[in-house]
Amino acid sequence: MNLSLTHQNPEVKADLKITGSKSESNRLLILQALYPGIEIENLSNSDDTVVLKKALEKGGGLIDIHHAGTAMRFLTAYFAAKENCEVEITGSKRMKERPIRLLVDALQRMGADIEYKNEVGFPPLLIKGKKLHVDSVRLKANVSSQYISALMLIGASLPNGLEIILEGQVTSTPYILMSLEILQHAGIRGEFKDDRIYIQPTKEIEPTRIAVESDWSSASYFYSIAAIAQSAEIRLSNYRKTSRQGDSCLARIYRSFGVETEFHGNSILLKKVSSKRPKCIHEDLRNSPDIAQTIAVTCLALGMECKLDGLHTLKIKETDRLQALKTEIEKLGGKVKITLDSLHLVPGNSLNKDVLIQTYNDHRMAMAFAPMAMKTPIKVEDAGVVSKSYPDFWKDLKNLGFQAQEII
Ligand SMILES: O=C(O)C1=C[C@@H](OP(=O)(O)O)[C@@H](O)[C@H](O)C1
Ligand SMILES: C=C(OP(=O)(O)O)C(=O)O
Repeated sequence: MNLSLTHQNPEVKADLKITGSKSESNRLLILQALYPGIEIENLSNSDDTVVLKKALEKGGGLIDIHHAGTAMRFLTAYFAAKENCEVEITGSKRMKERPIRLLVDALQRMGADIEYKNEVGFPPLLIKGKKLHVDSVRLKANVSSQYISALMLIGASLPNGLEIILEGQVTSTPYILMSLEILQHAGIRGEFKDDRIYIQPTKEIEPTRIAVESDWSSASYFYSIAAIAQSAEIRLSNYRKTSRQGDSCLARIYRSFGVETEFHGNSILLKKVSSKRPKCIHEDLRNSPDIAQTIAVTCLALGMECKLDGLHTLKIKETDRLQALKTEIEKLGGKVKITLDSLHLVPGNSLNKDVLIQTYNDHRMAMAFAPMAMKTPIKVEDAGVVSKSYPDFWKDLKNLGFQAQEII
C-alpha cells in the first residue's frame, strides 16, 4: 500500500494513547516465559512483540520472526538455554543479513549448541537447547546492545547466574540499563558497573504486575510534527517523567526546536512554544539510535543544518539507515554526507513536491518522513511497514489533521 500524504492545518491539537514500548514488552515476555509469576500491563501491539509472544507460545520447531531484531537476539539466548527444545529461528531476507555472530559465539562459549543453517554469522540458526554451565563470558559491546540484553535476560535462570565482561566502547547503553532495571523490578538482583555486568541466579520470583510505559521512539514522530507545526498541543499517554527508555531524551533535544514537554500525571503534553531555532543542530546519538531518522527529517523540513554522530549501528538495522536517509533526503532537495557513523545534512533552498519516499522495509523510514507532509505533499511507499513498531500510526496521524490517500 502506497499513501499520498498532505496536511493543510498549521495548528495541531490531539490527544493520543501510544502503544507500549516494544523494547520493554519484549524483555518482559522473555522474563515471563522464565518466571511465570509476571503479569504485564500495556503490552505493545507491535508486530515485533506479537511474533515474539507467538514464538514463546510455540516453544520449538520452525520459528519465523520476520524483521524483529530484539526477538531474534532474545530468543536465540532463550532457546539456547532451554533444555530439551529444538528450534530453527529464521526471519525476513533482511534479518538474514543482520549479524548475530557475537551473541552466538558468546553462547557457544557458555556451552550452547547452535549451528548456522546457511551463512556463518547470520540467521537462520539451528538451536538445541541445553543447560548452560559457564557463568562468565566476554563480549564486544560496540556492535549491538541487543546481544548483551539477550544474555542478561537469561542470566538469572542459569545455575550460577551470569557475569558479562564488556569489551570496547559500549553502544546503546540505555537499552542495557533498561534490561537491568526490568530485571530488578521483577525482583532479580544485578549490577552494571564499568565494563562488568553481573546477574544473580534466581530460582523463583514473587508474583509481580509490571506496567509497560508507552513507546518513546513512537513519540518522536509527534515531537517532529510539533516542531514543524506553527502551533501544536499534542497530549500522549502513558508516559513517565523517569523513564527507562533512552529515547526520552527527545524532551531535551526538541527544546532546541521550540517544543516543550510538560508531564501531567501519566501523560506528556508537547507544546510548540517558540519558532526560534538554531541554524544547526549537533547531536551524538550513540545512546538513542532509533531517533536519528526523525531528527534528520525535522531539520530538513525546517531548513536547518544537522550533524549527527554516533550512528555506527544504523547500517545493520532494518535497512542501512544512513544510506536510506541520504537517498530519500536528496530526493526532497537536501544534501547529505554520510560516513560509517555520522550524517551531515545541509537543507536545500526549497523542498521538492510529490516525492515518493521509499521505505526499504523500515518502519522508521515511513514514520520519520510522514511529518514532512506539513511542508510539501509526499508519497510514502509500502506504508504498512509501520506495523513493526506502531500499527496505529496512520490512524493516529489522521487525528492530527493529516490526509492519507491510498494510491497505486
Ligand atoms: O534492546 C532493544 O530493545 C533495542 C536496542 C537498540 O539496538 P542496538 O543496541 O542494536 O543499537 C535499538 O536500536 C532497538 O530498536 C531496540
Ligand atoms: C532497530 C530497531 O529494531 P530491531 O533492531 O529490534 O529490529 C528499531 O525498532 O528501530
